[in-house]
Amino acid sequence: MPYFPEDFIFGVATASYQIEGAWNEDGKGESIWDRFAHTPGNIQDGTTGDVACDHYHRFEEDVALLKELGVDAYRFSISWPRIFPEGRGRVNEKGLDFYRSLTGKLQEAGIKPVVTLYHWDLPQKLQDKGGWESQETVEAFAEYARFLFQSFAKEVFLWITHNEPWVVSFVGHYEGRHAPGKRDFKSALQVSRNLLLSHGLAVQAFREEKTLGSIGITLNLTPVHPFSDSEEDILAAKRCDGYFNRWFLDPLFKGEFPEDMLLWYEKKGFALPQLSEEEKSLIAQPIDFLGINYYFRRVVGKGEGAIFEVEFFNPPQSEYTDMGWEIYPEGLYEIVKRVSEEYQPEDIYITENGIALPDQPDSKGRINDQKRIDYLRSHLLALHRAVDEGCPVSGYFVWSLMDNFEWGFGLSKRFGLVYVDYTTLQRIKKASFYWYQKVVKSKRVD
Ligand SMILES: N#[N+]C[C@@H]1[C@@H](O)[C@H](O)[C@@H](O)[C@@H]2O[C@H]12
Repeated sequence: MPYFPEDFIFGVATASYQIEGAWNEDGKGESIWDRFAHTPGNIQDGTTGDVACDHYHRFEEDVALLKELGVDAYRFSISWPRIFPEGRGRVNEKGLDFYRSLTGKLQEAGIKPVVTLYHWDLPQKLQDKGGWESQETVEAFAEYARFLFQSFAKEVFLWITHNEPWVVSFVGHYEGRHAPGKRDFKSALQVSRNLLLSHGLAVQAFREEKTLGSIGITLNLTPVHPFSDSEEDILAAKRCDGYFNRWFLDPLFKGEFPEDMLLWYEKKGFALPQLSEEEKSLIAQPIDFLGINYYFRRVVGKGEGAIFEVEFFNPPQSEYTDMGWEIYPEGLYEIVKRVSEEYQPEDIYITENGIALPDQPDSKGRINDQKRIDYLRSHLLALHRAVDEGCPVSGYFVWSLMDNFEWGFGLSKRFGLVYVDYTTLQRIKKASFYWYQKVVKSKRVD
C-alpha cells in the first residue's frame, strides 16, 4: 500500500460563512453572503448561514473533533466583516478574540492553523461601494491582510490570500449563482483583475511584515477533455481550459493573462482588463505554494453557447456525486502533473477534495458513507502517483470537516466527515471520519 512522506500534511478544510453562524453577533458586520442568502429565491432550499453549524459558539467541541481525527493541520477562513464590520477602519475586537481563541485551541491540540483570508464573505459596506469591481476594495483587502499578518504574526502555518478567485469572479459576477449575484461578464473580467491585484498587495504586505509561515493562493482547477478528437472539440476544450484554469494560472506564474483568451474576449466585444507592467509584476511575484481545489474534470465539445461556444457532456459510464459532479480521480493526478510541469510552483497543497452525498443516520444513528471512503481513497492514490513521480505536493485537505452551508444549495448538500443535525446541531462522526483518522495516523492509503 502506498505511503505518503512522513512530513506530508493531512488536514481538513472549512470556511467562515459555511460553518460559523452568529451572522450578526458580537459586532460582526453584514457580509454579501448574509445579504444574498437573506434574499428570497437565491438559496435552493431556502436556508441561510445565520446559524449553519454554530461553530462560533461550538469551536471548542469542533477542535476536539479535529484532535480526535488527528489531523496535522486545519484550514479555516477568517470572516472579514467579523474583523472590520465596515470593511476597513474600525476593528471589532470581539471578532479578533474569536480567532485568537480558535488558533489558541488549535495550538494546544498540536494542529497547524491554515488561514484563508478571503473565502467569499465580503463586507456588504464594501459591496455597496462597488465591491470587487472597485479599487477601494483592493486597497481595503490589503489593509485587512496586513492587519491579520500583524495580529497573527507567528501562529499561522499557511496563509491563503484568496479561495477560488474564478468562482468569485464568474459565478458571483457572471453566472449570478453566488453573491453578489451579478450577471455581467465585463464585471467578472474586472473583478478577476482586482482579485489578482489584491493578492499581490497582500503577498507584498506579508513579506514586509516578515510574518512567519508561508503564503499562497488557492485555485479551483479542472482538467478539460475534448468530447471527440475533432478539431472543433479540441479548440472548444482549449477555450474552456483558458476560461477555467489558465485565466488565473498565467497571470500568477507567467505575469500575463492568456493571449488566446484576451483575443477571444476582444472578438466577443468585451473590454479587456488592463494591467500595467508594474501590476503584472506585483501579481506574479513569487509565492511559497499553490493551493489546488480539485473535485472533477470537464468534458466539452463545440457548442452554441453565447460566449464560449461550447457544450458540456456527462460521460454516461461515469459515477456522479450529489452535486452532479463526475467522479474522476485521474483528474487530480493530471492537474498536479500539468501544473508542476507547466507552471513550476514552489510547492503545492491540495487545499480541497471531497464529495457530497445524501448522508443520513441509520436506525442505530450511524452513517456508513462508504462511497466517500472510496472517493477519498481513489483520489489519494491518484495524488500519491503524482508525488511518487516527483511533483512538489506537501499536503492534502479533505473538504470538509463537517457538513455545512453549501452556498447556493444551502444546507442540502453534505460534504463532511462529520454529520451535522441542523435541528440539534449534534455532530455525528461518519465511517469516513474513522477511515481518514487511520490514513492520517499511518500516512498510508489502505
Ligand atoms: N461546491 N462545493 C464544495 C466546495 C465549497 O463548499 C467550498 O467553499 C469551495 O471552496 C469549493 O467549491 C468547493
